[in-house]
Amino acid sequence: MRFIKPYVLLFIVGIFFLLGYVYFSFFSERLNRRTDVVSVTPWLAPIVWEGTFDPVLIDKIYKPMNLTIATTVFAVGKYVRFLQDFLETAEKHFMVGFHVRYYVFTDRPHDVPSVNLSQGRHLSVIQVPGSNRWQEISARRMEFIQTTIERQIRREANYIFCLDVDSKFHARWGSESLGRLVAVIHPGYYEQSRDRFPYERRLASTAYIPMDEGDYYYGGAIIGGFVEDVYTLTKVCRTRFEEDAGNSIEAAWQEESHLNRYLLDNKPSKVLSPEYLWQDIKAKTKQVKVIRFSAVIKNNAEVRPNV
Ligand SMILES: CC(=O)N[C@H]1[C@@H](OP(=O)(O)OP(=O)(O)OC[C@H]2O[C@@H](n3ccc(=O)[nH]c3=O)[C@H](O)[C@@H]2O)O[C@H](CO)[C@H](O)[C@@H]1O
Ligand SMILES: [Mn+2]
Repeated sequence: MRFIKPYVLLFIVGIFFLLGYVYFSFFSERLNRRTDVVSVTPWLAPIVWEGTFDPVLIDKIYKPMNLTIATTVFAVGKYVRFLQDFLETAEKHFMVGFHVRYYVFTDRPHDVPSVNLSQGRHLSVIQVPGSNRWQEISARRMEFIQTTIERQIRREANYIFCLDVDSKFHARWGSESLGRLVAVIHPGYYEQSRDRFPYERRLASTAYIPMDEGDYYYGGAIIGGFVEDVYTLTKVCRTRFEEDAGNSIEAAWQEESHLNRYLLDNKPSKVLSPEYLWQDIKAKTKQVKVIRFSAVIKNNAEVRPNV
């Protein structure tokens, strides 16, 4: 028998390399590996980025559970103008295929737009007082969410998401975001070191965080999780906000500061990447492959009751 000619051998080896390459690139796609971002916290909670989960597989796990997701959104004063886009885009992208119950909190019930909701999705309007301070409107969300969970949400839903209204959905936000206690990394701080985080730094506030503590800077625009876990969170944050008010102190970023303090002591079981809370004003970065939910550009002086 003759030896194989070197060029034939080279050809065969080449073919093997090529097959190996195709095989690995296929499987790394299947495994949804991301090496450019950290996708787990130091306490082993997932950080949800595009490419770290299989949406079809996750839906197969959650859909048979017949879950209802409560979604609270506050539209007080001129912020009612954001409701239409918020709701219309939520119908396209938010928890599609799940039962969703929107709870719209407003002082202008007559200005709530009527938006066509898909089957299995409901909307109820809850009247709340207006205020001449946006800080109060934003912070009192904790109180109204707490009391509404007590009054009805705990009987009507399994999970809850509490969202800012001045925003739109742009891509899938689905069951991959479900967890016991869910928070989002604020898009302005995911690349910053913690000494830059705008936590409350005054000892006199119950939201105080020392310079050498803190995991992430979480955005106040999204709080999520099991209804009972979010209930405890809102109750604690509300109580501390009111305790501070009694001492004539308001945390740097109102309820967002209290949220950050709470989450330092009660670690979220799932963390959403800034894909879930972007800002239209910010250019997309390399790590953010999909923008799912983003704050619209608004003229604060025009929409808020005070500056
Ligand atoms: C992206 C993000 O993390 N945003 C947070 C940030 O500023 P933002 O600039 O996002 O605050 P904002 O003006 O959107 O107010 C927060 C929310 O309160 C409601 N609202 C506010 C004013 C008003 O007149 N009417 C009304 O309905 C509305 O649902 C709004 O989305 O800091 C706030 C606290 O200081 C909140 O923690 C926000 O969630
Ligand atoms: Mn906002």
